[in-house]
Amino acid sequence: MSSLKTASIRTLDKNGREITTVGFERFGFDSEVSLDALRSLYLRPHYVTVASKGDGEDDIQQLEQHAKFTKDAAAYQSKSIYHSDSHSISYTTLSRFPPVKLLPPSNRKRVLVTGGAGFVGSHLVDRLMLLGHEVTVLDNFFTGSKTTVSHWVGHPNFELVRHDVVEPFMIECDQIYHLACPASPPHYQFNAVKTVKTSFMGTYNMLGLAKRTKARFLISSTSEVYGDPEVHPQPEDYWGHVNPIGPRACYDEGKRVAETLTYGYHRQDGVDVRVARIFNTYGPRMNPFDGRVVSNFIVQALRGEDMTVYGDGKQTRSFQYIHDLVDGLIALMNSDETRPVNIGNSDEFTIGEFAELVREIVEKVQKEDGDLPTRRVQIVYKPIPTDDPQKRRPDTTRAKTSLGWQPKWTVRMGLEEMVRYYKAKMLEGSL
Ligand SMILES: O=c1ccn([C@@H]2O[C@H](COP(=O)(O)OP(=O)(O)O[C@H]3OC[C@@H](O)[C@H](O)[C@H]3O)[C@@H](O)[C@H]2O)c(=O)[nH]1
Repeated sequence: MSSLKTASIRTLDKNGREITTVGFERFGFDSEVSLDALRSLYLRPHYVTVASKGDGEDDIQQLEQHAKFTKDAAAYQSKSIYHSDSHSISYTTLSRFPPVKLLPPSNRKRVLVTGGAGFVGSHLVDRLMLLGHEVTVLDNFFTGSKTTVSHWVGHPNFELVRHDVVEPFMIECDQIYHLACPASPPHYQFNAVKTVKTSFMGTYNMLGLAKRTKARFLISSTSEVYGDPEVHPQPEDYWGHVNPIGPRACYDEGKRVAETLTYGYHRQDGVDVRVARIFNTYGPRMNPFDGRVVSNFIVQALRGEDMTVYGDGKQTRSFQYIHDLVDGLIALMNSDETRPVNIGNSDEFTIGEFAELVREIVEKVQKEDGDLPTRRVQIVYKPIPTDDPQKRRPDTTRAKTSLGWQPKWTVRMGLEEMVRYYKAKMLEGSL
C-alpha cells in the first residue's frame, strides 16, 4: 500500500488561499483538524472489488482509487471486499481508528449528538471525535444511516444508540447538539404529524435532559422559520412569513415552536441555550435520494439524466458547505451568544443559474477523470412545489460579530468535492 500514489486535491478558499485545515481555536475551544483527516472518512469508496482471477492489475487500480483522496490515511481505512463472482460482500473491521487528540480530562467534553447519524450530525461527530471528545450519537435511522458513523463504532470515545427522541432519554453529558429531525422537504412532508411531534417532543425531551444535567443545549433551527420572506436578506430579528397550514408548516412551525420551547426553558429554568438557524447546506453524505436540490442536480448530471428545475428557476437560495456549518455550530456552542444566530453562506444563486453551475462542475470533474460523456445533460422545468420560498439569503452580521465566524468555502470548491464523493459512491456501486 505504501507505494501507491495519492493524489491530493488543492482546495482554495474565498481569498484564494489553500484550505488544509477546518475549524479554529475560539472561546477556549479548539476545533481545528486537518482536512485530509476528515476526507479520509468520507471521500472514498467504502469497499473495493478484488478481481478473483488475473494478474492483479485490477486490484492495484482499485486500491489506488480507494486511496486517492486519503493521503497518508490508508492505514485507517476499512476495505470491505466485494466478490463479484458470488455477488457477496465481506465486511472488514478497521485495523486502527484514525488518531484522535489526547485531551486532558478537564478539556474533554461528554457530547450528545441527536441525529448524529444524519448528514450534518455525522460531520459534527467526525470533528468532535478527531478533537478527542466523548461522543454519544442518538438516531432512529429514519433519514440517518449507520454507515455515516460506522467508522467510529468500537472506539472507546464513541457510543451509538438507536433511539427516537420523541421518547425520553437519560445520560450524563456536558453539551447537547440537538439535530434530530428530517430536513429535506420530501422527507419532512412524508409524515407531517411525526415531523411536528419530533420537533416538539424531541426538543422537549432534550431540554428536560439539559435542565437535569445542566448541559449546554444547542438546537439546529432553520432558515425555514422565515418562511417565504418579505425581508431580504434575512436578519435574526425578522419574525418571518410562514403559512401555518401549508405542506411545509410541519417543519417551519415545528422549528418555530422548538425555538419557543428552548427560550421558555432558558427564561424559566435557566437552561443554557444556543439556537442555530441553518441555511441551505450541502456536502458529502447528503442522502443522494433525499430530493433536495444539490443532491438531485449532481446525481442527475452524473447519471446523464435531465436536471429538474422547479418553477421558472428564478427563486433563489444561498448554499453553504458542510465544514463551514460545523465550524459555525461549534463556535456557537462554545460562545456566550444565547440569541438565535444565522449560519449560512451569502453567495446567492437563482436555481436556474445553480443548475448550470452544477452541470459545469460535474463536466469539469468528468473531464479531469477522462470520462466526459458525449451528450450534454439537459435542464428541464417541472412544477414548483406549494409555498416554495421565492428568495433566501442569510444576513450573517451576528455570526460575524458575535462568533467571529464567516464561511470560507466557495460554492465551486464545495460542489467539486461533493461531485467526487458521489463519484466514489458510484464506483462502489452504491449509487
Ligand atoms: O430537483 C430539484 C429540487 C429542488 N428544486 C428547488 O430548489 C430550491 C431548493 O430546494 P431544497 O429542497 O434543496 O431546499 P429548500 O430551500 O426548499 O428547503 C431547505 O431549506 C433549509 C433547510 O432547513 C432544509 O434542509 C430544507 O427544508 C427550491 O426552490 C426547490 O423548488 C429544484 O428546482 N429541483
